[in-house]
Amino acid sequence: MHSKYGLLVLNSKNVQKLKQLLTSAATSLSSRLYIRLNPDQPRTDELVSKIYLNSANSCPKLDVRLLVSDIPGKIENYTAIGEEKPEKIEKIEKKYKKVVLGGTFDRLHNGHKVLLNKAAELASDDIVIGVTDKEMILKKSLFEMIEPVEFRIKKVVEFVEDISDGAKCLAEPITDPFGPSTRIKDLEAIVVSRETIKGADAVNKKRNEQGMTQLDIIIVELIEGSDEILNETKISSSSKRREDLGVLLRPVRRVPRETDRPYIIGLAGGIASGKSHSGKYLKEKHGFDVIDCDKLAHTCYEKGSSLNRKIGEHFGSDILIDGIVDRKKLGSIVFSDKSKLRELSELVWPEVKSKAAEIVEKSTAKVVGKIKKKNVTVSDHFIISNVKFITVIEAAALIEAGWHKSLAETWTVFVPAEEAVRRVVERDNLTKEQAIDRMSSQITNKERIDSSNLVLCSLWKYEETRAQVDRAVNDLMKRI
Ligand SMILES: CC(C)(COP(=O)(O)OP(=O)(O)OC[C@H]1O[C@@H](n2cnc3c(N)ncnc32)[C@H](O)[C@@H]1O)[C@@H](O)C(=O)NCCC(=O)NCCS
Ligand SMILES: Nc1ncnc2c1ncn2[C@@H]1O[C@H](COP(=O)(O)OP(=O)(O)OP(=O)(O)O)[C@@H](O)[C@H]1O
Repeated sequence: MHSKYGLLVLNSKNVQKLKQLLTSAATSLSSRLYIRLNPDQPRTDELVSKIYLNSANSCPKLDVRLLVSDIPGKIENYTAIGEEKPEKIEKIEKKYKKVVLGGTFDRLHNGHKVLLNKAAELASDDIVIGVTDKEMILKKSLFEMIEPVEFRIKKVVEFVEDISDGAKCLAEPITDPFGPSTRIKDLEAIVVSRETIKGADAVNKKRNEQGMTQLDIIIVELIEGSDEILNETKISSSSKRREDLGVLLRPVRRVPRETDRPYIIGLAGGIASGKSHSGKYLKEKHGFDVIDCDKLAHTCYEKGSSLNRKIGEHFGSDILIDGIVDRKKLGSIVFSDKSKLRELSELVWPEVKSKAAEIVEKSTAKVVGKIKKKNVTVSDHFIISNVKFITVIEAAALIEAGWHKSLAETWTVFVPAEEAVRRVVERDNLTKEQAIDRMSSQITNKERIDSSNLVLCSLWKYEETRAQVDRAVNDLMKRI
C-alpha cells in the first residue's frame, strides 16, 4: 500500500545514495516527499539543486519539498524513507528580513522549487512574490493552458509556508516585470535564476530611479531537463503544459446513460485547428463513430429544407436563389457582424443538433441489432466484441452552442491564433484580414480550453497530434 507522505532524512553518509533513496520513495509514496537535512550535512546550493534535479528524474510524480524548517506539525503520518532519524537542528540564521522574487509558476516544478527554497533559506520575515498574469503570459508557448493566477498563487504560498520556519509568504498578481519589487521600500534581496538576472537588474535600475535601496541579487542555477519538441534544455512549465496535451485536465461529467447508449464525446476547435484531422484519426485508427457537424450543417441547406426558409424569413428573401441560401452572400453578412452571426447560429444549431441526434439513434439501433443477432449481452459501457461504443460529435461551435454542458466530456483541438490565420490564408485563399475576421467571430482558444476536459494541439508534426490522440484514447478506455 502506498502512503501519501514520506520523510527522507539526509546526512553526510546517506546523501551518497540520494538517487536510490528517491527511487525507493517513488515506489512507496503516492503524493509528497519531505526531505530534511541533519546537522552534519551542510545545505549547499549544489546539494539543493542536486536534490531537485534527481527528484525530477527518479520520482517525477512526487511533490518533493526540501525543508528549511523542521517537519511540518500538521502532517502526522509519514513513511520513513531510508534509515536515518531526524536529529535536532539549530534554527538557520537568516541573512535578510524581506526577500522578493517573481515568476509565472505554472504547474509548479522543481526548477521553481530551487528558487523558492533559496528565498525561504534567506528570509526571516517576508517572502514577497509577484506572480505574472494577463499580458505578461500571452507570449508563452501554450499560454492558453496556464493555470488561473489565483490557483498559482495559492500553490506557491502553500509551498513556501510549508517549507519555511515562520516567514510569511505574500504573493500577488503582477502585470509588469516589477510588481511589488519596486513598490516595497524595505526589501533587501531578489532571487532569480541565471536566465532572469536581467530582470533583477531592471528592478534595481527602477528602484534607483525611485530613490530606493539596491537589492542584493541572489542567483540560483537552472535545473536541466530536455524537451526536443519545444527545444528546451531546462525543466520548464511550457514542457509541462505540452506533456498535458491528450491528458484529462478536468474531471468528466457524470451523465446518466442507459447501458445500450454510446459514450458521447464532444470535439471542439476553432477554424483550421486540426479538428477534422483528429476526428478522422479517431474514426480510422480507433474505430469511433464520428459525426462531422460541419458536413451536417451543409446538408441542412439542401433544396426544400426548412433552414432555407427560416434564413430567408430572417435575413430577407434576396438571400435565396431558387429557394436555396446563397452562402457566399450570407457569409459576407455574418462574418463582419458578430450579432448577425449569432442570429444565424441560433437558426442553424438546433437543426444540426437534431440531425446529429438522429444519427446517434440510427447507429445505436444498428449496433444493438448486431448484438441481439450475435446473442451477446450489452455491458455497462456498451462493449461490442471488446470495442467500446464511442461516438464523437465534431463541431467547431460545440461550446458556443452550449452542447458541451450535456456531454460527459469535451475535447478541444487548438493551434495558436497566428498559426490558424496562416493556415486559413494558405488553405482557403483568403487575405490575412479576412482570416482574422473569421477567427474573431469565434470564441478564443482560451475560452474553449477553459470549458474542455482535455486539450489537443496540432502545432507540430502530424505524428505528434496523433500521439496526443492515442494518449487520450488510452486513458479514456481505462476510465469508462
Ligand atoms: C518577469 C518574470 C517575473 C517572469 O517570470 P517567468 O515567466 O520567467 O516565470 P517562470 O515561472 O517561468 O519562472 C519563475 C522563476 O523560476 C526560474 N526557473 C524556471 N525554470 C527553472 C529551472 N529549470 N531551474 C531553475 N530556475 C528556474 C525562472 O528563471 C524564474 O526566475 C521573471 O522572468 C523575471 O524577470 N524575474 C526577475 C525580476 C522579477 O522578479 N520581477 C518581479 C518581482 S515581483
Ligand atoms: N500536426 C497537424 N495536425 C493536424 N492538422 C495539421 C497539422 N499540421 C498542419 N495541419 C493542417 O491544419 C489544417 C487544418 O486542419 P483541419 O482541416 O483538420 O482543421 P479543422 O479544425 O477541421 O478546420 P475547419 O474547421 O476550418 O475546417 C489542415 O490544412 C492541416 O493539414
